[in-house]
Amino acid sequence: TQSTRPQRLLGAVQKNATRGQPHSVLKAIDQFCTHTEWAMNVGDEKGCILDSVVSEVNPATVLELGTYCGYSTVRIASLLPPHAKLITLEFNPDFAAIARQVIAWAGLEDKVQLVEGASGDWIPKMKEQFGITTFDFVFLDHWKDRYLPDTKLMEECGLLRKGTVLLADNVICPGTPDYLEYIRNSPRYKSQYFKSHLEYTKVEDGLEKSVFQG
Ligand SMILES: Cc1ncnc2c1ncn2[C@@H]1O[C@H](/C=C/CNC(=O)c2cc(-c3ccc(F)cc3)cc(O)c2O)C[C@H]1O
Ligand SMILES: [Mg+2]
Repeated sequence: TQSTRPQRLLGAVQKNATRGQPHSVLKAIDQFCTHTEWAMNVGDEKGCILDSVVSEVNPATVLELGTYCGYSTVRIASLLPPHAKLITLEFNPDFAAIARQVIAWAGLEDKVQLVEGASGDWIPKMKEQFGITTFDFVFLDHWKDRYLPDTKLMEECGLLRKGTVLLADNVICPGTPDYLEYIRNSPRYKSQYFKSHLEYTKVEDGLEKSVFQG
């Protein structure tokens, strides 16, 4: 039977990366996606911007929307302080199964809680299920038409506090026009666009960093 792209990506990690070394996992995925098969990971160019924002925030609580194969999960978790928690939501069970193995190969399973399910269902349950009061940092990288509704849902559920940083992937390609329009015009956010390129290509893309004003 045919393997899937995430299965082939996991194979490249298991073949080329060293267990317990997150950096080698990221390198193996980026090489696979550059030389063998494109995949929708945030990639190394936008990944460096992600790294700098995560390091600046130094978050104790992180929410990631859209795990996929776990590339950005590994990237973020590898920068977190010892007792920080990263909750990542993924509703495709096949992707979740691959991501768990990628995260484990990197040795970061203690920092990461991968929750299988839809963001719209789980965001309202964050407080009761995981004892979260607010998130310090949110990485949006799931279906692009879910960025806006989920941001509004996080506001309504009181999961954002003064200073919470939202970082959104793909605001140019594939694009998230309704999210950008809202976040850039809302007095409740201070936004900044980081110009970059679509992973593994020369196509323009970028990240939008938005700080919740409370
Ligand atoms: C609502 C919800 N809840 C939980 N998980 C959710 C969810 N919506 C999607 N997910 C999960 O996140 C992942 C989805 C991510 C969506 N990302 C994309 O569609 C995406 C697409 C491209 C892209 C750009 C140019 C091209 F020509 C082709 C593709 C690039 C990217 O960086 C992307 O993130 C996997 C999915 O199961
Ligand atoms: Mg993306």
